[in-house]
Amino acid sequence: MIKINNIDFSYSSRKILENISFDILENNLIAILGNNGAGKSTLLKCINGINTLEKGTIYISGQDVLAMNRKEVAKRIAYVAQKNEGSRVTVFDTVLLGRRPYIKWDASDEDIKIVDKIIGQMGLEEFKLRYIDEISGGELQKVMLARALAQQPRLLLLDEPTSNLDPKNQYEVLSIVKNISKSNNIAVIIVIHDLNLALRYCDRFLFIKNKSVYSYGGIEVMTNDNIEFVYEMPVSVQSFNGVRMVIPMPQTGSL
Ligand SMILES: Nc1ncnc2c1ncn2[C@@H]1O[C@H](COP(=O)(O)OP(=O)(O)OP(=O)(O)O)[C@@H](O)[C@H]1O
Repeated sequence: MIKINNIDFSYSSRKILENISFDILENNLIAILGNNGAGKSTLLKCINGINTLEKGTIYISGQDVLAMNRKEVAKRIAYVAQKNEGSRVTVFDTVLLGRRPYIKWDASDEDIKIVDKIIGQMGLEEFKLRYIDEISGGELQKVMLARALAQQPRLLLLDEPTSNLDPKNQYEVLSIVKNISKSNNIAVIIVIHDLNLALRYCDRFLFIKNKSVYSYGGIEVMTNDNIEFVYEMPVSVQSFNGVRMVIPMPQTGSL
């Protein structure tokens, strides 16, 4: 179990998050939902220690993350940022960087095996020896996800992981993440704007509004009322062949 308790965070004196608490089961995917500027990315940065909390605690399997050093945190939490930049490093070496928390002197055969397996799972073999400043935005997004998976974390934090991907890759990448999460007991927190992708792949949904958790739960919280309140836009939540979908209903004249 991962327990986030009473997180408060401010940039300078501007409060961004207030009393954020939620629990996550080891093999669950959680969607973080909220409008632009709600504090979703800030929350991920608080959980992985980039942002220093004003108050609050984070426990993974009963262990206090805030009391750990960076290496210990990196064995438990991996993070893929919203924006990634390419550099003069190959795809293989970038993914291998995910093994850094485990490597003492040099990468072991086991590290290489893990990296090769993830590169295969993500369909990146043909790019393996390319420099990451010479691949597309979507390919780079997959490489960064592969690096995070190579870290073999207990908790994976993904900030809009599908924003640069075409529709087929969006489904493929989230399927891979879900399979790896279920088979390796990895909790995943995903900041995502596509409510239908969230509905398809996530187990639970956390809405942030006015700095706090507005609602958190399973599919039962994905209601017209909650979505309309949080995003300030009319929607229609409907079921097609048993699959729940959110259809935006912008008011006539507003487009
Ligand atoms: N480094 C920073 N310094 C000061 N303010 C910041 C910083 N980063 C973000 N903010 C502000 O904090 C608030 C929350 O930003 P955050 O990036 O967490 O929102 P978000 O919910 O992820 O938004 P989006 O959906 O647009 O990505 C915003 O008002 C933003 O302008």
